[in-house]
Amino acid sequence: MSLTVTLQHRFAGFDLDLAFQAPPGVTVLYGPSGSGKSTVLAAIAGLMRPDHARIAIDGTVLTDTTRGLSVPPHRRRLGVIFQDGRLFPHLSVRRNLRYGRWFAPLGSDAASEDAVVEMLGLGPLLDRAPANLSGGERQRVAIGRALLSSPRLILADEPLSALDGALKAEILPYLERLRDEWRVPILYVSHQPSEVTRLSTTIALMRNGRITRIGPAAEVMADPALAGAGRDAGAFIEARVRAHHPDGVTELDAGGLPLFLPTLAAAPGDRLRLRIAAPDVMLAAEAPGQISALNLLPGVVDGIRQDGHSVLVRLMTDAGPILSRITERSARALQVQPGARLVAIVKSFSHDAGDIGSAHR
Ligand SMILES: Nc1ncnc2c1ncn2[C@@H]1O[C@H](COP(=O)(O)OP(=O)(O)OP(=O)(O)O)[C@@H](O)[C@H]1O
Repeated sequence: MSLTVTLQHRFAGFDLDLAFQAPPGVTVLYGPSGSGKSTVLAAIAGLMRPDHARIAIDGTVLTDTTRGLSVPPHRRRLGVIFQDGRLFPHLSVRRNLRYGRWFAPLGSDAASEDAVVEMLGLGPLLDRAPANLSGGERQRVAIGRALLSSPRLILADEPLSALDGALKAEILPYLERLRDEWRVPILYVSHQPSEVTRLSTTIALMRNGRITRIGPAAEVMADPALAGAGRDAGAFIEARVRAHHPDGVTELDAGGLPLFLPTLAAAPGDRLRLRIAAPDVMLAAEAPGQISALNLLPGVVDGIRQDGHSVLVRLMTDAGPILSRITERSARALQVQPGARLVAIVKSFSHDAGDIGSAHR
């Protein structure tokens, strides 16, 4: 299932003009405040009338302004998840979930209520009122309601931004299961690098009403030209858990390279995504003999961006591309240039629960 969007719209002082195709999986719309992300979602949901647009999911056209066609929002079969859950306050959790069901076409292969309740752990909450739920529980109900409407596509507008770190970590695995087990395509608005790392299959970068780049998540995140400031710059790699050692270290395999992290709650064989913030990566001309950092990744420089006196270097390793931020002085001393062979020393992987997630299956 894939979504095709061509969209042009002009607000006073703001001009949106873009076209993209979202393949299966999670497509994250990533960009600064005011770049137009919510407007794209509103147009797809049918909540605004764009000046010119064609929006289709596979063969089903939802909007085509050249033909004056606009399917009403409640007949588009889209599941929408907002920041604040937006549950009906007067309905129990069970009735909020069943409300989603109303919009599933008769005879469709809608997800069964039992399966959704089970996946999202909603059993003990079914008779509660939304006012008596935590923020994380409310978001789980909102995800369940969206799923039960048998959506062709889920639109999620910063669904975790109102939650604190612990609640975010509670919801992220459910979104991963949605992506991996239910295989509903998801268009997801976010500006959190850790969320993007965890969830994205494809990233579409937005700026000033345009999509400036769209591509596979690992490629887009590791592009020095696009990286954000400070710890927002960072690539991710995928690795498989090899073993847990008795001295508190988990060994992973990333494209044949061994990595060692403080013990992770994952089983041998599990595939994980690890985000590596660019400031946590040092570069050396050759592998140092004795060093406390356990993770050395040799590679070849294939991208450089200079920002003032700091330099962002992309190193292609067997584990995939990673980014390192070093000083201009170090870059000169190491003669960093495209084609140079260097070794990345990863001081730490982000241990935030938010930064280590399961890889796509
Ligand atoms: N109904 C409207 N009338 C006029 N201007 C609007 C309207 N809706 C949005 N805009 C403008 O369009 C631009 C894009 O807004 P939009 O909400 O899509 O951005 P965003 O990327 O989702 O931002 P944020 O991350 O802050 O939610 C902004 O400049 C906004 O002021």
